[in-house]
Amino acid sequence: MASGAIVTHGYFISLEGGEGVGKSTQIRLLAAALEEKLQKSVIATREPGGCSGGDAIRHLLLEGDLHRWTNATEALLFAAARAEHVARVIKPALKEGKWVVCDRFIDSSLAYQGDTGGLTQGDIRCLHRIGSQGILPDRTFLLTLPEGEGIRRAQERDKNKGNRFEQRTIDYHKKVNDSFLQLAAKEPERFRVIDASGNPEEVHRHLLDALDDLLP
Ligand SMILES: Nc1ncnc2c1ncn2[C@@H]1O[C@H](COP(=O)(O)OP(=O)(O)OP(=O)(O)O)[C@@H](O)[C@H]1O
Ligand SMILES: Cc1cn([C@H]2C[C@H](O)[C@@H](COP(=O)(O)O)O2)c(=O)[nH]c1=O
Repeated sequence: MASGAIVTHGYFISLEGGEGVGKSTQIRLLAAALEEKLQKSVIATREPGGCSGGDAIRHLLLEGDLHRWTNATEALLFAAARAEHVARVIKPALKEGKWVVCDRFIDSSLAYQGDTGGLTQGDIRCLHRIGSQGILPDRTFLLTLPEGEGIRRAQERDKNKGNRFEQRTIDYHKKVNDSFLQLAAKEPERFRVIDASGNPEEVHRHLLDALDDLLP
């Protein structure tokens, strides 16, 4: 590389957590704050979705009867949506030196279809290796709330007409939350657990503090 060349590389950040913990709200605040700090555009995206193929699969996954798909089919559909998203949006953006902030990624599959749905972590990671070359975020924020608070907020937001996942039992959501905490404990170098019970601005400040080491 020519001497004096300025290297600007982007980071891949994911936000995880159960239903209604404030991920979408925080993605918006974080992307705006990063654009201001970095003085360049930031890709704010979500899973499932983020590109036309991913959005088409999102409709299949979130709409319709509660028992529309088996857990294995769901795992395959999430992995397929992720493969499209990684190939068409995430990797190209990182290659261009952009930051990517993503609402949910592989850890959601590990928690929902893996630990809670019954597939092994190895099964989910295998699908991720095939579909998305096993790419992992540089930093993952796990947003946490007291038990039941997130789903209560989501139901209020959606007037009790939530997607196929929101309609599942309290016990299901508790297992998902426990799984996220276990995933974070196993990978402390990638995860930061963020208390999401303050107001949106307070939670946003916690996120920025926990990103300080990656910022220029
Ligand atoms: N810090 C907060 N305090 C109180 N309410 C909040 C806070 N952050 C977000 N909300 C509200 O809670 C609801 C859920 O927030 P949001 O949609 O950001 O969560 P989410 O994690 O993206 O949800 P989902 O997992 O269902 O996509 C929204 O109505 C939002 O306005
Ligand atoms: C990526 C991913 C998501 N899910 C579930 C979790 C949520 O209930 C929905 C997505 O809805 P949101 O309002 O956009 O959060 O899908 C999952 O089970 N597995 C996954 O990999």
